[in-house]
Amino acid sequence: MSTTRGLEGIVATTSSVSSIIESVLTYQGYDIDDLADNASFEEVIYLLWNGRLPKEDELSQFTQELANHAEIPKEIIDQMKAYPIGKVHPMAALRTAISSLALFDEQADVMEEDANRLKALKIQAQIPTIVTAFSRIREGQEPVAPRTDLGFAANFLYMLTGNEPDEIAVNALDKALVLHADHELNASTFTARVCVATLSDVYSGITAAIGALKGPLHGGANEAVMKMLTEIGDVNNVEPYIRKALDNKEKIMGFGHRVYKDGDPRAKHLREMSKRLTEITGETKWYEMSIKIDEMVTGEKGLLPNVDFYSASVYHSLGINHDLFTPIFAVSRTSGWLAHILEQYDNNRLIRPRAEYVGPDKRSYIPIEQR
Ligand SMILES: CC(=O)SCCNC(=O)CCNC(=O)[C@H](O)C(C)(C)COP(=O)(O)OP(=O)(O)OC[C@H]1O[C@@H](n2cnc3c(N)ncnc32)[C@H](O)[C@@H]1OP(=O)(O)O
Ligand SMILES: O=C([O-])CC(=O)C(=O)O
Repeated sequence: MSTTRGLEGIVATTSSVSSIIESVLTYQGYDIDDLADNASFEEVIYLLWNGRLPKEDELSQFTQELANHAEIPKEIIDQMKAYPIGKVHPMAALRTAISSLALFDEQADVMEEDANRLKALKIQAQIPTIVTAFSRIREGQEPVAPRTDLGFAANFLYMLTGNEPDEIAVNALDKALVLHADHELNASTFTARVCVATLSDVYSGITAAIGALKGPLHGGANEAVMKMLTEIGDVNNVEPYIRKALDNKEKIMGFGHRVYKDGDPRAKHLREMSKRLTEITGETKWYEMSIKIDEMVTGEKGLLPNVDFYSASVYHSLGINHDLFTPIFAVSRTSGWLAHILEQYDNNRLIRPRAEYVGPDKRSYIPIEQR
């Protein structure tokens, strides 16, 4: 038996949801550059779940259905109020709340396609409500109920702040959601597929995926990037900070990628957004620091920024708390996880690889008094 550490380069399934071929990312055949410039997040969800772009009436119906399903059971809000506020990371809260949602869905274990599609719609609709409700609860505020007359990104920002957001913020968040929606067989999507390939339910798949996304080598990197930017604090501190980190062989968060070696096609969109948004807020230092870090890490290590690097200064510029960055990633990636879960059910086989044994040779049990 031979092993490949971290399954690098192993093709573990077929999928028509998204592809990365020669560093070009497509969702169902549409280039991410094209979608980032033209599509709304609702359109992208529809595309990922149906394999084609919606017509006008289909999109408005789908957008309305999402808005109509956005309320979460009161019991989930009450549960979140009982979480140990101050000690709980919002990703942990989200993981628990999504798992709890299953308890209030009588169809949770019904494995028919229509029931699974309805669960997908409900989970996608409710995940922003959970993230924003928890954010408010921990700040001692009441959650803001979703509105049925706002689009997905606008509703998120409205529920977060209680105020109707401006168009610039809505468009920026919408674009970030489009850019994060799916990414072939990344760690959290693989986790979701492994989970549901046992014929476990959709909620279990999403709960497992949230757990995988939380780690700093994956979705958790966007918060870690902001921590680094905050520690650096000023563009003049970039050089000594990064030099020390590189000399100590520390990982610079937001750089490197398992698949892209010539750069992540999503990063340029986020870099541009970071530039524009920091100009609007007047806090250009976040962009300037990011650019300087990028130049140093790329120049010295040949490592390029991934999706998490510039998204940090984008979300910060939108006034979002730093520990909500990864939950926002989850809000978007749920669309991709759900597409992969539905695809897995459609042509399922248990996912069960092998391990090469490297433990002790065969030995005999020694009674406890003789050890
Ligand atoms: C949405 C996403 O998940 S995008 C990725 C988000 N994660 C991050 O930004 C965290 C920082 N980056 C990393 O840890 C890695 O680049 C990963 C996990 C993304 C990809 O990892 P892998 O393909 O497994 O590369 P691996 O971790 O084996 O690194 C290979 C070499 O490059 C180095 N390296 C990789 N990334 C970085 C980095 N960000 N900073 C410094 N060195 C790095 C490693 O130290 C290693 O060096 P070595 O061979 O001298 O030991
Ligand atoms: O594909 C990966 O390994 C990580 C990534 O960029 C993503 O999930 O968006």
